[in-house]
Amino acid sequence: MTDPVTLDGDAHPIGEFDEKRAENAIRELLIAVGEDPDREGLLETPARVARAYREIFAGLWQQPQDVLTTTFDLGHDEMVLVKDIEVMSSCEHHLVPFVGVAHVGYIPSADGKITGLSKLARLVDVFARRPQVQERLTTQIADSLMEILEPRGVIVVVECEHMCMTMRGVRKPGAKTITSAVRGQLRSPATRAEAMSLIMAR
Ligand SMILES: Nc1nc2c(ncn2[C@@H]2O[C@H](COP(=O)(O)OP(=O)(O)OP(=O)(O)O)[C@@H](O)[C@H]2O)c(=O)[nH]1
Ligand SMILES: [Zn+2]
Repeated sequence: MTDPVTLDGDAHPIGEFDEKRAENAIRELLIAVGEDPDREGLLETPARVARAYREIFAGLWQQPQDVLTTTFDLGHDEMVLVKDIEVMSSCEHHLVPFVGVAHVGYIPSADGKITGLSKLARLVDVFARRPQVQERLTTQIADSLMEILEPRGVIVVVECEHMCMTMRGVRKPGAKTITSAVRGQLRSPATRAEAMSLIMAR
């Protein structure tokens, strides 16, 4: 199985998305929970859910370099930070959503290699649309930015609510998990503090 963290080629961890197989599995799941998959309201559900999973896990078929393409030289060598990027991901333990926001910042390379702002949000989606844990989502965003843009530093902060802690199990709605990954010059206390104050400012 290819580690989805690596940037060296194949992002497909197991194989192609198999819509028919997903459909059969959903039908089986409906039977397992005591439902009748042949009742009218559920007839189209397995196919619908399979299509939904194709979309929700589309990041498995994408590579970060597919979206972080536009690099241009603006001669800007100070921090660039995009805040409050919506995150919709799926907990790999329970396959239910975790949702919230990501804040992604970087200090461009000395030669001013930067990317379009929307590309940072696209990068978040590539990794969010996979079965995930929040820690890995955070480090994958940071490490792929470091590798592709070769910036002098990166900071990624992710704040999410996990439905596996809300709708089942411990049932603690409102609890937020905050993870961060800091690389390069953003590790220095002053720069990191500046980034964190921008992130925390509402
Ligand atoms: N570190 C981390 N843990 C997560 C994430 N998403 C879910 N979890 C946790 O994964 C753990 C799985 O624990 P298990 O004991 O194997 O499963 P469980 O019996 O369903 O656990 P409960 O949720 O406590 O009922 C739970 O504590 C979840 O809260 C994540 O993104 N990061
Ligand atoms: Zn979970």
